Amino acid sequence: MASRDVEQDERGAKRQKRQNVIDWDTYFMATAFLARHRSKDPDYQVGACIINDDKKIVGTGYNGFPLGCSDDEFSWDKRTDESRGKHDYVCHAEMNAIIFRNTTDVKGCTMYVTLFPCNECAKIIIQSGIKKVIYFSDEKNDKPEFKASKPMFIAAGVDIVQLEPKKKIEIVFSPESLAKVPRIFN
Ligand SMILES: O=c1ccn([C@H]2C[C@H](O)[C@@H](COP(=O)(O)O)O2)c(=O)[nH]1
Ligand SMILES: [Zn+2]
Repeated sequence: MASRDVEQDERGAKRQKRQNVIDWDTYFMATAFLARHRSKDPDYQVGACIINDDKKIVGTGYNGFPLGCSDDEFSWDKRTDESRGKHDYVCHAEMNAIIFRNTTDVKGCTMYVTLFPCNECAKIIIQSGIKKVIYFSDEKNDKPEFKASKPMFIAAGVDIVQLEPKKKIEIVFSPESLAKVPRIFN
């Protein structure tokens, strides 16, 4: 065992530190996955997380209606032949993460997003100066509004990488765990 794997507790006893911590990519993608739990879209939820060069989170977002546009007034109806339904109103996760950033700008940052961005988001990502997009799924890539994203990202020099998940992430957070937060043993 390497000496750097051993830490001392307050009493001086040597304890082996946890080895199996999640890597940064998993951590930030999991943050994007958590953000999507805030979405009220009944059909599809997207989450995004932006980080800077220091690996600090500078913005998160999920798909939802604009500020002041209540879900009680505006409908989450799907697109029909007559109407674009929710698509007239919904702000995409990527846009919300960029607009609600907690820094002056997101130049040079990386965005983690649960779904490969649509063409409208691709445009906003490019204009914001984000330099890398790490996405989880590209399950909607056969839809027309997703086809232009890749060529635009390539032309603009934005790296696009699909995350290769290393392990299943489950977060235990329940009323039962109030009394004792479950320890992570692996
Ligand atoms: O880049 C994207 C693309 C889509 N979204 C949001 C917009 C909608 O709320 C859902 C997709 O709904 P469907 O009924 O599956 O079309 O996802 C996004 O946030 N970012
Ligand atoms: Zn979009």
